[in-house]
Amino acid sequence: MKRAFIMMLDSFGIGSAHDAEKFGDSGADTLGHIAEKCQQGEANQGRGGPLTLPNLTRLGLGKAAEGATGRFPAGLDANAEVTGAWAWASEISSGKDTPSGHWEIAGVPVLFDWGYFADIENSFPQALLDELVASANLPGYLGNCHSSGTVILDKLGEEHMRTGKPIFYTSADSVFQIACHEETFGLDRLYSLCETARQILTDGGYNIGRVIARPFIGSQAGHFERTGNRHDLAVEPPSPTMLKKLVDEKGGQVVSVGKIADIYAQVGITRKVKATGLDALFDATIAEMRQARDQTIVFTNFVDFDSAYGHRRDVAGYAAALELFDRRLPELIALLAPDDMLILTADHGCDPTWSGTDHTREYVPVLIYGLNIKPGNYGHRETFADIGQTVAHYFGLSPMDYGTAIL
Ligand SMILES: O=P(O)(O)O[C@H]1O[C@H](CO)[C@@H](O)[C@H]1O
Ligand SMILES: [Mn+2]
Ligand SMILES: [Mn+2]
Repeated sequence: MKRAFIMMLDSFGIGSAHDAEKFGDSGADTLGHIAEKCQQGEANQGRGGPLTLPNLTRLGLGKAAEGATGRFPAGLDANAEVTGAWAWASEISSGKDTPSGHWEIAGVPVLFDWGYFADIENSFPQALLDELVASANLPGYLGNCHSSGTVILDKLGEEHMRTGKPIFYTSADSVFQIACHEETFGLDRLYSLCETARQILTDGGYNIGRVIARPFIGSQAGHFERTGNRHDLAVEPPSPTMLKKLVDEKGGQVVSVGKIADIYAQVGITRKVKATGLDALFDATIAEMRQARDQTIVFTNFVDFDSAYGHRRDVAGYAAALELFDRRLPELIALLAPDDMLILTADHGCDPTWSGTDHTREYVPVLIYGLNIKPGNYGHRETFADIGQTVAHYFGLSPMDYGTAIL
């Protein structure tokens, strides 16, 4: 029986990549800096002491980070016996965004440049705004700038509720984001506005990776909360991913847990399960693993690392989330049949000690575990696509155009 379980720890980078300079990220290190802050007693809110990740360390996380940076992360046990295969990978995609990272991992790097809204203020072209206002019959819009998604709610949430004007914002990513109140504006109306925006951006050749619906609740500044009803409208990957090949070539199953299906624009996904929060994502993953048959991939995106802690520059929150993940990891390992493959990786970094609120260009960990997989150091991988090639090889699929199989 062949099954692969892929756990995407969204934004869990392990050290600044060789090309980080180009992104202004030279020196960024999501894991390393979290570990340092914990060691120095500067991440004690809701948790305490050195970073404690015994199960990830046994899978080779510390060794992978050491390979990437030359330093073993503070607090992790450098002498622990490692039972997994470990490696660290560079990204060849031109961007450090979520779709690029995910697609590259599935064997399809993004070698073209996305379109970006580079201006910090008045970010969106007037023609685009006018077309959207007219098509969706809006009373106007707010925002039209770069912002953190939580900061902009404090700034404009009340005005949005009063006027019914949606909040448009972007970031260093190739995104058009729309924040609207779930109750006063309405969730379905927000989704349909996003569909309209997606259509206009695609037809207009703007080359924008994602339109993201950012629904929120609450009644006043300081108390707004984004909900789990976020929805990403991505464009389709430019060629077949290993997910799609498993479905097309083997009649296999690909189960998306969390936002995976959205990131691949539903292509190569046979079933999707939504869940909000790390524990719920874990529970859903376990339920899917229990019922997974032969020729199945269960692929989970743990978005909270990125959206709740990385972008929020919340070191203690990120550390606590990692520790929660680590505590629950044995539940996944216990479900593995002899030929199964468990892969833990990330799509980019988001160092919570870094300036700004954007992603950071980093190496990602590649931790592969299975009862029949030889533990050890599989070294530096030149592209995340080595994961896609490894999975393609494992299932006996036609080879991917990029990447070298690790096992
Ligand atoms: O600040 P929030 O809304 O979480 O935004 C983050 O999430 C978006 C998608 O990854 C990017 O724009 C990023 O900056
Ligand atoms: Mn991401
Ligand atoms: Mn992000």
